[in-house]
Amino acid sequence: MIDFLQNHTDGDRPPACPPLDPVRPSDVLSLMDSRDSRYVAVLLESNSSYVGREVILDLLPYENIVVKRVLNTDKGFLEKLGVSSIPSCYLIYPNGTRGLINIGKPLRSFFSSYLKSLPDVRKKLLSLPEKPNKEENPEIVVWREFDRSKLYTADLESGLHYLLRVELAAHKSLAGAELRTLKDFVTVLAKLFPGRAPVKKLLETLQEWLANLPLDRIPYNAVLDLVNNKMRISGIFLINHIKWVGCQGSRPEFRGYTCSLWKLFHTLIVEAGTHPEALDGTGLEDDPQAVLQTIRRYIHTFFSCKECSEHFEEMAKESMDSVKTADQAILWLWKKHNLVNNRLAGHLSEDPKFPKVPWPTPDLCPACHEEIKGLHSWNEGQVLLFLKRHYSGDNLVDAYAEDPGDASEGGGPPQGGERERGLASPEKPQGEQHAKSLRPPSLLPPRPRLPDGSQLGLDGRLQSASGAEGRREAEAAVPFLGMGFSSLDMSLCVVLYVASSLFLMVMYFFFRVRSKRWKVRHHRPSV
Ligand SMILES: Cc1cc2nc3c(=O)[nH]c(=O)nc-3n(C[C@H](O)[C@H](O)[C@H](O)COP(=O)(O)OP(=O)(O)OC[C@H]3O[C@@H](n4cnc5c(N)ncnc54)[C@H](O)[C@@H]3O)c2cc1C
Repeated sequence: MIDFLQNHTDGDRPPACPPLDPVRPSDVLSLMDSRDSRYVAVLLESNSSYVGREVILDLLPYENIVVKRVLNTDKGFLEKLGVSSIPSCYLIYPNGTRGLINIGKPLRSFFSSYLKSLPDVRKKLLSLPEKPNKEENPEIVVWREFDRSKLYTADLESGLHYLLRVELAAHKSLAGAELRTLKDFVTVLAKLFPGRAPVKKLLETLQEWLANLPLDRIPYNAVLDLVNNKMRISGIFLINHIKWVGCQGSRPEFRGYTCSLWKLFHTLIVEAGTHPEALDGTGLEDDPQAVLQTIRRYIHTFFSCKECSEHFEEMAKESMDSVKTADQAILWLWKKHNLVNNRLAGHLSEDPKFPKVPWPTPDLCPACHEEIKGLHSWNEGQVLLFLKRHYSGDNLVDAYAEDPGDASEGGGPPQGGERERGLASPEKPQGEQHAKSLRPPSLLPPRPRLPDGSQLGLDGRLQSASGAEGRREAEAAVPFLGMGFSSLDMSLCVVLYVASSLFLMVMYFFFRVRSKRWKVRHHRPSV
């Protein structure tokens, strides 16, 4: 294609065809002196190399960056830039700083991926919404520094909090297929969630309670009571507000819950692959598709982004049945996630600070990327190893995670998203935060409040289903008579009361009939 484009004579060149010819070293030197508001990437390469032209074409749909190529004919120039091998990429930043970029392998995919991941480099859009003026938008989002190669406990726990207290709350009561899906999903969580002990204990308690329920319909409030630890079972804790770290967005409407959900799904599927014995005795063992299918049913039944669940269902229908091993299940989810990334690149929901590029990027996993005959290809063996490392419990970092302290009293009703959204005092002292989350339910405000649009990542779409209705549901979940009885406890009391009255009546009639018969037999005149 490059040859074809370059062989065009100037007269009939397509109007949007980018200049692919090399520039002169002197042009680059003058670029260094003149400030450009964009990044300028200069690929230094030999005459026969296509890398520079390929990277120019790769970056063509992106804005805030221009790519140029220079041939390695002027040795003095190469020395001046510090180039010791070619191809190399010299980057001039918008603020004037410059230098050679450091990448794992000098391949087209590595250069392109690096450049696409630069802050503010994003796909061109036909129209961009106006960025809200900071003065009009008083939200101050406190940025938490994090390492992209790590998983954060705070993200997984915030995601679980949102899933259990907000997303599920859209379902007033659960029965039939919905209840079965919830039971299986909670079983998968209880057995495979690699996080902290108090959270695992909460999930295990929820799972045992669901598994032993004699009812075929349960009110959501009963689930909420358990998640809020109304019974004060010791050692149980789940934070009751959102705190994104690796899932932070540069603006409140970006990333957040959906990001944490992806991370949770990858973590569960990797854990199932690396610790298959964890599912023994659950009915989900020995089936390589079991966890994937459970995730699929969760997305189909409960995920509050309906558009997302439809897309996911299409992908599942197409190829989930072809998964035959636990490793294939891990790779299936990875591939489909990349398909979603690809579809959403340049979409309005894309956070410019976290552009959607094929993942893992070359800086995270150089061995995952290869080139075959000049075309990028994945080394799936390496990708699998990487996924197993990245999504393992050992890669979980507790930085920023709330201290469960005395877990017996933790995890009360949600406290709203004030701290996350910086609406109140953005960074309260640690002690104060803990005191708030560890207060016993009786001291908490009487009407629990769910977070308002707590960084859902998909704007209004996620809020639509679970937002208002969910909030109403959760608000209804106040203890009966202020004594800590849940609605399920009360219904069980009524059932027991009726059952014992019936039993007493049956016993009464039984003994009456028996005593009558006895009297008749003893008063009968003997023959
Ligand atoms: C099941 C599902 C379906 C969705 N479908 C849609 C949709 O149809 N339309 C829509 O607008 N939004 C959809 N979303 C939301 C969308 O995928 C993103 O979650 C959202 O745009 C936020 O993106 P993000 O930058 O946080 O990265 P995300 O895509 O959310 O990824 C989160 C993190 O996972 C890691 N990661 C990235 N790619 C991979 C991969 N291939 N394998 C393993 N880990 C990876 C990275 O660390 C990344 O930061 C869906 C979300 C889910 C959970």
